[in-house]
Amino acid sequence: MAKNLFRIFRSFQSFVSLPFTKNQVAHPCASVAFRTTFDRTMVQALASFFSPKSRDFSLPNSSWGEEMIRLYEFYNNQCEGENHGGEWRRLPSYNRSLKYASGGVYLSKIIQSKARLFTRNIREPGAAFEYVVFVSKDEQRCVCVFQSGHLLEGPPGHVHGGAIATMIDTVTGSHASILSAPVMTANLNINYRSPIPLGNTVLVESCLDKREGRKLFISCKVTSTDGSKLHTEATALFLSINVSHLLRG
Ligand SMILES: CCCCCCCC(=O)SCCNC(=O)CCNC(=O)[C@H](O)C(C)(C)COP(=O)(O)OP(=O)(O)OC[C@H]1O[C@@H](n2cnc3c(N)ncnc32)[C@H](O)[C@@H]1OP(=O)(O)O
Repeated sequence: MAKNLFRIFRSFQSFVSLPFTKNQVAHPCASVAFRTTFDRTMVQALASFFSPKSRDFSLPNSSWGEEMIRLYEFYNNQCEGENHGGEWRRLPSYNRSLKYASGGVYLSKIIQSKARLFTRNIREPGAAFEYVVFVSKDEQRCVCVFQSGHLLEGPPGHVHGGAIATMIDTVTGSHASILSAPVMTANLNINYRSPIPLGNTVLVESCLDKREGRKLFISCKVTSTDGSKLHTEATALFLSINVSHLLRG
């Protein structure tokens, strides 16, 4: 049992921004040593609420357009299989980051809140953020195929800048979490170069620029799927944190 729990905790590869109160626990971590009794207790408690049922939102659904499906298949075909090593690995995505962290286990009961991962909280497929993230084998790059839904409108017919920022934070944050979870965004700089038509599928690509101790510098660009149009450029700084940072309230 202890071995299994440790394996689960080691597999924590995701982190997300969620409001935090005394009754809420967000943000798992990857190779976090169990520094405190509280950390150990949390892992044991979380593990006790396993459920086999969970939905991975990064799999195709009926709302995905042709371009979204084409690119999903393009990268998915280059993912690791049982018989071959691939260049990419698809990241599963659940409606709480802890689900992803624990490999899809539903943990909301213990968290005792209705909090949901911001990008996965709309029930209607295709209405908001439809996306799938792939990470390269050497973990230096991530690519996200993102289809924007009608609820993300900012300027008429185009995607809201905050929604674009959310996707950039999500992709770079997922990337940073793979490299060094748990992390938090310390800084995010965004340059909007050309508007994204609502409903379009675009690519959000991140690249690790450098690591300096606890700091991860990641750059990101959003382009049209053929790469001909640059929509957005960003740089982000993530800091790895001790999980206790999230438990202070
Ligand atoms: C699955 C989907 C994934 C989605 C991921 C989403 C991620 C998020 O959105 S996280 C939510 C938004 N972010 C936050 O709320 C973070 C709030 N800020 C904090 O909690 C803290 O300021 C935190 C953790 C970033 C840094 O605090 P702390 O760990 O105490 O670091 P601190 O000691 O102040 O600084 C460490 C180093 O980082 C540097 N640093 C800290 N903040 C910044 C900053 N904003 N800009 C530049 N440098 C910074 C410091 O200068 C210091 O540098 P050095 O070591 O060279 O002197």
